[in-house]
Amino acid sequence: MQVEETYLKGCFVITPKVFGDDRGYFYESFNAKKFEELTGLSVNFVQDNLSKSSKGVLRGLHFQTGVFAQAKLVKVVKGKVLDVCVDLRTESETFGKHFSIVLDAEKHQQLFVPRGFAHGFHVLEDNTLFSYKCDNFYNKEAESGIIYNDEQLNINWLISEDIIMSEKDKVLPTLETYTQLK
Ligand SMILES: Cc1cn([C@H]2C[C@H](O)[C@@H](COP(=O)(O)OP(=O)(O)O[C@H]3O[C@@H](C)C(=O)[C@@H](O)[C@H]3O)O2)c(=O)[nH]c1=O
Repeated sequence: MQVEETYLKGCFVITPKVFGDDRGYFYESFNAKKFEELTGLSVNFVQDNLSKSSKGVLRGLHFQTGVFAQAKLVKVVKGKVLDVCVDLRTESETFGKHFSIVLDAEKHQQLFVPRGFAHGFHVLEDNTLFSYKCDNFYNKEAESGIIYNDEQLNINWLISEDIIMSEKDKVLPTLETYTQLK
């Protein structure tokens, strides 16, 4: 398992060691001890989520507020996405900056998104299965988000055709509006 910190402090790309043989492959998709050793973080994951999406689906940018904030360890089990996280930690030097990475079921890479970030992904292949661990439970009242195409964030989502979004995600505020309303 290899862990690399991105330019956003506390946000890591994790590449597992994959053992291939004539049956297929095996890898540890999460190991608390190694995760702690390599990131220096002690995270208590309490909820696992799995979503299936068609090509062109865009989910995000989401986060939960206050004490309901969630760190997420995300990966693709089948298919491919462009995964994006945005630093919303007001005290951070990289506030408003984002990191993006293509995650797929071939390389098996994972992204650790710390608390205080917004997260989203654009699905690049049909029938993509996206799996993630969270260190805090889902709380409907604490759900919040930023609109994916906020000009200030300037994210290249690798969009080449029509995207499919939830009605909820289409009306999310910009970062500026969100910050003013807070
Ligand atoms: C996220 C979530 C949703 N739900 C329910 C609420 C709703 O009826 C249904 C679908 O929810 P959503 O439309 O919010 O699902 P989705 O748009 O996939 O939301 C997810 O997006 C990605 C980008 C994230 O980072 C996640 O944390 C989460 O916010 O599932 C739960 O029961 N538990 C959960 O943890």
